Amino acid sequence: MFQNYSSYKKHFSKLVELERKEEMERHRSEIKELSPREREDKGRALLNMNKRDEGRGVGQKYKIKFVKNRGRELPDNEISVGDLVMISKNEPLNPENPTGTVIEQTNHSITTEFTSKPPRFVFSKEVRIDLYLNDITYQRMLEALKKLENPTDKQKRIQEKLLGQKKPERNNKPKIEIYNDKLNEPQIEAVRKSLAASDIFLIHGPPGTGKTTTLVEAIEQHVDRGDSVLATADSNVAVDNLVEMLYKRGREVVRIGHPARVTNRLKQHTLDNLIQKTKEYQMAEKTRKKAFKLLEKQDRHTYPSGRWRRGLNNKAIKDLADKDETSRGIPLDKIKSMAKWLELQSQIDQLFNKSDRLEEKAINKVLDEAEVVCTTNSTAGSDLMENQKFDSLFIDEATQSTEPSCLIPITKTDKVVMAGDHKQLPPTILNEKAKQKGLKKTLFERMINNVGNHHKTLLTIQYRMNQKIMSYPNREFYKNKLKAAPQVKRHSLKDITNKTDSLIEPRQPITFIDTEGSSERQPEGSNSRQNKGEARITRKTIERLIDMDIEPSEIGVITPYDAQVDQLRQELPDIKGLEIKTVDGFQGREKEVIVVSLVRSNPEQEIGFLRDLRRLNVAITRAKRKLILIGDSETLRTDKAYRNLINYVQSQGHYLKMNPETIKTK
Ligand SMILES: Nc1ncnc2c1ncn2[C@@H]1O[C@H](COP(=O)(O)OP(=O)(O)OP(=O)(O)O)[C@@H](O)[C@H]1O
Repeated sequence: MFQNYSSYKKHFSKLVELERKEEMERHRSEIKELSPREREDKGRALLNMNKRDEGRGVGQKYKIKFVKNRGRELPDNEISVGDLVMISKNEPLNPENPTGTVIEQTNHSITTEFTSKPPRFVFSKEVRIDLYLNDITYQRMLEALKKLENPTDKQKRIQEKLLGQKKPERNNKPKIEIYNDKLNEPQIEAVRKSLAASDIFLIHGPPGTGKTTTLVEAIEQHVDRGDSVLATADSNVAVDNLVEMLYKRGREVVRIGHPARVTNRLKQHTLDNLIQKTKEYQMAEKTRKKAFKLLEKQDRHTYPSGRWRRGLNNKAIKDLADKDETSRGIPLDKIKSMAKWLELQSQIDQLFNKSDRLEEKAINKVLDEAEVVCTTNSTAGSDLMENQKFDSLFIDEATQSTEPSCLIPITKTDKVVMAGDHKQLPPTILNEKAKQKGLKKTLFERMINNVGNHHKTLLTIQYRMNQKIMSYPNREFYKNKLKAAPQVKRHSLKDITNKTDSLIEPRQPITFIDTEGSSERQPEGSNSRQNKGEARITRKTIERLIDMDIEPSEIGVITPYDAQVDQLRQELPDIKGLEIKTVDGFQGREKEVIVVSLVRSNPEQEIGFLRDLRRLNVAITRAKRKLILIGDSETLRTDKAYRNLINYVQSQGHYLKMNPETIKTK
């Protein structure tokens, strides 16, 4: 593993830097490829921005506030505080363009800080601001790596476990009363073991086994034994899901994060919303208003610029005004006016300081009263959370977060419970080298083989798939340990439609349509693949499903390749509610029917990144009642896992051949 923390830190810092550079590069190439308007529509550029204000910020850095013409609202965008942006005029790819960090953002303005004075054009009209890098998360990962270098006693304990220097520790399993009476045996076992664990616990939850349900029970039990609890995930969607489940269980939850990134329904739980109800915050607002009034008043007095103060310091100005005297030829009324300006300034400073303190109090009050604080891993590293510490941390979808991302919340605690499934897709890593050197291997995956049985539980009962859909992934990925819950074991399309169809065979949970005479192609300038014949067969299949009265919103079309997503969307343009996505886009979701277009079909029998079987696992475990696979068995059979899959459908399911040239679609 790692010799010491210093080598651990060096290893991961390097990988984070590689990934950071790659993201920057990708932004550059997107700027090259998209028109300015297209990039603005994607939320990664702001066009026609004008300087509104300028000044100096912390450390005398240059600060510029930009707004749209006539103060129009900024369009929706992905740019946020902490990100690196590039400012340009007509030449967005000029290497000389200055970059700055966003330090403030409102609906109407964006304020950026530059370490050196930016070129003149930045101060002119109609400049363009491009997101250059979502930098803040990388910075927080690097900070977390640094923090653990000088750990507190508590952090030291978890650090040793991360390095594999010491085995995880535990107490006896407590006797507890489980709140959610639906929980099954392995879920209850996971909750009890998680309570006994002192530092690390892993909940391994294959598809549909109730990872989040179990994690929520574990959170509730930790809260009720008096722990302060932080719950995180990498994505906002996953955090929102936790917030919703905890709220439904009657828990006091605070969701920290930019309200724009939180689902509308859950905005009431955001910190921004909750602090507004506190007395302290209302007083802070009043105090701020007073300060703004004084700022207006101050405008009517003379600012003590060099021209008027003529070398006098603030105290000298005030002393002269008190004595009704002047000096250095400054008119007396100017002396008095400057003194007034200075007096107001000190009152204004005091008021702003007071409102800041009050706001901080309001925040601490809300956080202290919360039973569970929920944020993304990245936001756990925000300034707001700087001084917050928690007895235990729960990370959902932990196999979707890189190790440095998990470290951000880990620095705030000495116990972490993670839920995930390393047999499904890992986080997306952009940089090939970072991927190969280990950024793709999650902390969960690294730990699961190194901790003993007391520190992990496999959830074995799944509530999604008909057992025939479950059977293949069960054998291939989960050592046959999964069982289908009785309520789903035999469910099929037959239960939701009275119609029959020879292509769909509603009684059969799994179908393989073997394509004949369709082949893949690689679109020009792309690494992706598409297969027109499979798209036609998919269309035919969907038409038949709809004829059987299956709601399009209950059908998902999945394919591993982006280019095939485009092809399928062209083929099936106007079916409302039908979702067509890549495998990666469907992780964590489910539908009654899933149609998978496997795409690869070539004389070389090359299957490319289909070989990552975690992708296959995710694709085939999204279906509840019916899984329809479309592929070229000749190409796919070269790989053992696909060969087993096809053999399985041939012997246990519904297998047929189809030539896309000969089929008719509507
Ligand atoms: N013990 C149980 N009894 C009945 N239903 C359950 C049980 N546990 C979980 N479920 C149901 O199973 C479904 C999946 O649960 P949950 O979202 O917690 O799973 P997950 O493992 O996080 O899902 P995914 O595999 O999609 O990530 C939900 O509809 C949930 O209500």
